[in-house]
Amino acid sequence: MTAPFRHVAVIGLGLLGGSVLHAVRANLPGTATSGYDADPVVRARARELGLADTIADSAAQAAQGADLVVLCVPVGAMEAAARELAPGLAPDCIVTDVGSSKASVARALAEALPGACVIPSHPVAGTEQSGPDAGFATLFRNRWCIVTPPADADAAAVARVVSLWEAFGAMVEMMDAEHHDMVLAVTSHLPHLIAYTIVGTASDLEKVTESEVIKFSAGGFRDFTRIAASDPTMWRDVFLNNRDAVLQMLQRFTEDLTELQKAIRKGDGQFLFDHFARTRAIRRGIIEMGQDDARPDFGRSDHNGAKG
Ligand SMILES: NC(=O)C1=CN([C@@H]2O[C@H](COP(=O)(O)OP(=O)(O)OC[C@H]3O[C@@H](n4cnc5c(N)ncnc54)[C@H](O)[C@@H]3O)[C@@H](O)[C@H]2O)C=CC1
Ligand SMILES: O=C(O)C(=O)Cc1ccc(O)cc1
Repeated sequence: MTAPFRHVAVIGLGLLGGSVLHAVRANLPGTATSGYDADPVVRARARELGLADTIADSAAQAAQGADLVVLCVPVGAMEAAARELAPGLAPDCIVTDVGSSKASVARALAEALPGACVIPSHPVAGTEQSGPDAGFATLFRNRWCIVTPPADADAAAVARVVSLWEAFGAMVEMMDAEHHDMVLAVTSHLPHLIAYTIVGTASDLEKVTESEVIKFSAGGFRDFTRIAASDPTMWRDVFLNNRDAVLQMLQRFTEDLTELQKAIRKGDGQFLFDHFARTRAIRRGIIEMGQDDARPDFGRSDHNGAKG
């Protein structure tokens, strides 16, 4: 396979930016890389780790000579990062991003980079870790990557972005940004919000029950604490940027929770049983589709143990 790009520049050198750079090295030998992060401590660490061929001291410098720029910053920082790199952007360079929400990012990038070829992406792959040490080459393997091209996108540019993610081992699906935001609100954003809530609630209760919450924390609670350890800046930005879809899904969730609450109060065992049987079937369906990332070998045979 011929490499889809000659030179990939990555802005934001945390979990996602580091993983993109590792994946380029592992899967696209001969492709040049450059990187930039707004945090000088992260830049210094990226140099120590040798994350890219060059770690630049400005976004514009990192973008110079690149035919692909991948923005890997929190969604609330996409616009500022794009404005900073703009002076270094070659006219034929394609810009993509990895942001967890898409409609507001697409608008921000179109505004910051008028006339540029912007093809947004969202690799649905990550961990609760962050920072330049957290990335690994196999993060995207056997994972979905959702590409959300604007309606008038250049087909050849879309195909090149798709082949980048496929070279990293991802499975690509295309949809519009609004649909993406609705789907991810329920499959990813709401679960994170619930984890943040339950861990906060349990911690408040701990003040009453002393150390019992930790002592008796069974599997379920432990799983929530992993998710609730995710990066606060990143998730603050996701909720502020996908506000409408999250609020819509949260409304629906609250209604369904109230139904379960009512069934418990009324002693309606049949309602509870039927509901739990339905959700068990959903989980089993996920496993049959081969998307069970609880399996220890799932798509990450050689990573550095970032995900617990
Ligand atoms: N963490 C995860 O599991 C996943 C995250 N994403 C998305 O990937 C993006 C990055 O997330 P992570 O890599 O996890 O975060 P991270 O916190 O590990 O890395 C983000 C980096 O961006 C840098 N940064 C912030 N503003 C900047 C700016 N204006 N210019 C240059 N650098 C800047 C920060 O200093 C930081 O080093 C976010 O948009 C997030 O929604 C997507 C899929 C999974
Ligand atoms: O660690 C987990 O369980 C995740 O859910 C990772 C993740 C976080 C954000 C995304 O946009 C995609 C994947």
